[in-house]
Amino acid sequence: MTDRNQAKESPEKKAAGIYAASLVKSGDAVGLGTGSTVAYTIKELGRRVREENLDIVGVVTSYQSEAIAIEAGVPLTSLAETPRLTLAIDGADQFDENLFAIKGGGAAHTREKIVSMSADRFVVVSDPAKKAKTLSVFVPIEVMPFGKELVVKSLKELGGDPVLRAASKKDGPVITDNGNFVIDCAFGEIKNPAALATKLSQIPGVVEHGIFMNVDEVAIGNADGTVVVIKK
Ligand SMILES: O=C(CO)[C@H](O)[C@H](O)COP(=O)(O)O
Repeated sequence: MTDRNQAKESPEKKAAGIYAASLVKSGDAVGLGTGSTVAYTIKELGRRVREENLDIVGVVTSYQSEAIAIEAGVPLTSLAETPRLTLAIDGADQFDENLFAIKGGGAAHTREKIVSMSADRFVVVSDPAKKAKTLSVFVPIEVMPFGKELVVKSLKELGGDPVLRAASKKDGPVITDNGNFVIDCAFGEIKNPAALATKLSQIPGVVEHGIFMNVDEVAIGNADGTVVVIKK
């Protein structure tokens, strides 16, 4: 079957994704994030499993990553079976100099946060465009449909500009893998991501927001195949 959902090839994302796969060793339990960058990691891990007898298990964060991992031949497990992961690898929508990150462009940030917080080490894979002095992209917020109105009101009171994310190939809102809505909320420049994260978590109906404060390192791929690693 032709995959019409295939993302455009990106040499920067590929360099970062393949580099991150080289960090994985036999015996590791690896959290596998979601998105076009970490897709390169998952495929490379599959190659290493097949060609280098790499002995690993992965925990996926979305149906999309599950499909890629199965196709690539990466053995999968669950957090129920393997609650502690050696390493988690994932993409991001933006990150700053303190390695605070915003994630959830693929609406998978709730599972991504659970999986990355279950790991001893969290590596973000990125292209250079995601690096920012101050976080400023919209913050994806997964919301229980029942609580949408209260969440929208509360986000406006925090100075945000919330928009319910619409699906691109379906009428109506995006429904996450957990059966919820996503609200994308612009806050302009986020001077204090930790304070905003606390306020967002306190709103009833918010399942999880996309501000991540647990990134240990970011691998930034370049078009020439080189990778720059920034560590906390
Ligand atoms: O947070 C995410 C999914 O929820 C992705 O990791 C993020 O959107 C980056 O995606 P990509 O690697 O395709 O640029």
